[in-house]
Amino acid sequence: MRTPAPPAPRQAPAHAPEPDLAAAERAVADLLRALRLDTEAPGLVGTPGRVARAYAELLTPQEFAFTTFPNDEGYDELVVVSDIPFRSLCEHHLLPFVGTAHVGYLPGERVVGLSKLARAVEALASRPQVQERLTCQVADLLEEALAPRGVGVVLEADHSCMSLRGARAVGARTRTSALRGLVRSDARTRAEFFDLTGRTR
Ligand SMILES: Nc1nc2c(ncn2[C@@H]2O[C@H](COP(=O)(O)OP(=O)(O)OP(=O)(O)O)[C@@H](O)[C@H]2O)c(=O)[nH]1
Ligand SMILES: [Zn+2]
Repeated sequence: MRTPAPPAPRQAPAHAPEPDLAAAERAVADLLRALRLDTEAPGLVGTPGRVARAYAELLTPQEFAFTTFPNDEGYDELVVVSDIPFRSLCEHHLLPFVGTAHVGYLPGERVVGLSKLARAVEALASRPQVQERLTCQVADLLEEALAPRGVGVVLEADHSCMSLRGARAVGARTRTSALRGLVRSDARTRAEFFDLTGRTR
């Protein structure tokens, strides 16, 4: 059964307020001093400003239109974009986790511009995250904006908070998935999704 078409196009995700770079720079300088680093040393003079701008860039999602089109061809097989590179910051340590996303859906009344799947991952990754939530949020966005018959999202990432410090589990890879609709409930569609992502599950 076909689901009703949602309004389109749609802005995603919600716009965040501008970062206060001057305040962030002062705070980074305080942090460096608290860690007993010499903020007057020649190499560190510009560092608080750079760190502030770098975190602002990593934590500011780019707005975009999640442009959808009527599925005039009645295309009813999976659409999968795999190996979308992404970077995010783990909300516990604000250290990067970096990996690839595989995003697919089974169209209903509408299809989406392919680049929007990559933009959705990028935008939702540009906030403090845990991998599980990021995976679910990408699936939620597709469900909400497209009303598809199924959605599949797989993320694979290396968490630097686990590899560069702490457990120092270098090379450990975390895989998460969010499956919805027929991609979850229909064995053939589910197997085909994992086949198209190059993963077995
Ligand atoms: N589930 C989940 N955990 C994450 C993610 N990113 C980081 N973490 C974990 O968050 C946890 C925070 O644990 P805490 O014990 O509060 O922090 P910690 O003392 O720095 O822990 P260690 O990393 O074990 O040294 C760690 O186990 C991290 O590996 C994520 O995306 N998902
Ligand atoms: Zn972490």
